[in-house]
Amino acid sequence: MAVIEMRELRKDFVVRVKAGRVRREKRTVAAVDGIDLRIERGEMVGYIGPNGAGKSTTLKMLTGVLTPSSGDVSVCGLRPVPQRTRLALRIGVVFGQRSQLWWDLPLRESFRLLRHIYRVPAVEHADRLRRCVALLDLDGFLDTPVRQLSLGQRMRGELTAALLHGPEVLFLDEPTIGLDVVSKQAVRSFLAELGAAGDVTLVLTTHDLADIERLCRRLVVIDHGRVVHDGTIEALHARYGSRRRLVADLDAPLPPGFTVEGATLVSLEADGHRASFDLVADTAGPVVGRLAALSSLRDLSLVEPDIEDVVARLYAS
Ligand SMILES: Nc1ncnc2c1ncn2[C@@H]1O[C@H](COP(=O)(O)OP(=O)(O)OP(=O)(O)O)[C@@H](O)[C@H]1O
Repeated sequence: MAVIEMRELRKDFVVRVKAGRVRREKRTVAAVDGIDLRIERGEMVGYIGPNGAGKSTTLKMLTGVLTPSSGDVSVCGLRPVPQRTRLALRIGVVFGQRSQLWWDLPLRESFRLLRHIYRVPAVEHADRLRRCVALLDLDGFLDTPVRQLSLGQRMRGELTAALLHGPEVLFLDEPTIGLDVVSKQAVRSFLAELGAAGDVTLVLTTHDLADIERLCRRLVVIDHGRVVHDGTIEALHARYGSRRRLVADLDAPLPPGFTVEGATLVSLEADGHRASFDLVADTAGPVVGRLAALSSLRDLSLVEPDIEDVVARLYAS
């Protein structure tokens, strides 16, 4: 059985909107508009979409915070809202904007309290904590009150807090938002390691697509509450015809009207000395060969297609 299953899942919100100078009328917003998804044990899934697409609303229904308007949802074989307490023992949640740590207590004390709340055996707890401390480099601030931690330090603390009871599924809402480069790297490496071990299922929402590229084999894109793509990043590139780009710096300018099989010239700069091609073929070999025969090559670079561009096109379509 899938660890996470959504069938025709919907969430409508009734909002009041201005309709004239004083009059307000009710309108229904379909925040999640019929989502069908199955996520298997050990998958790492990026759940992305533009602002207001319905990502947080989905996560809230998966974690038992919001009741669906209709449809079915199950996580670890449980129904999130009616079985919320049992579910809490099986999942970990990190929502960037909300903390599960005690503001005035040192990080270490928050972890100790969580052990009691979740009734984790002392040895298990100590083992997991030791691993998190090592991988997330927590040593320097375990005794610092949470209110004094930097955002990056706190996020590393939040991740630890979410994992100490050994959850099967980890839900992360914008885990790297606002973090500096070093903390981002630490969080990503940690999650990658967690994913590689294969026993935790991870669902991640983010606006930082580097998170997804680094961590997720599967990418689910939603827009207006519906799934618009479900597959690998490669499948997304293939669907949108993304091309690798070859940039060549040449000793002599490229002759006018130059064409080559397997590539399309897209720009010519530096008085014809720098040529950029979109690679249509799988390999750059023949194109490079032609260029080398034409003029001596000073430099060459291959630029992989940018996922930001592809996703922007997907959102716009
Ligand atoms: N409590 C609420 N009451 C009314 N409307 C809501 C509520 N929560 C969300 N919405 C609306 O539902 C839609 C989906 O919102 P949601 O927060 O799930 O999007 P999101 O994809 O997480 O966006 P973001 O990337 O901006 O966080 C939006 O139109 C939002 O305004």
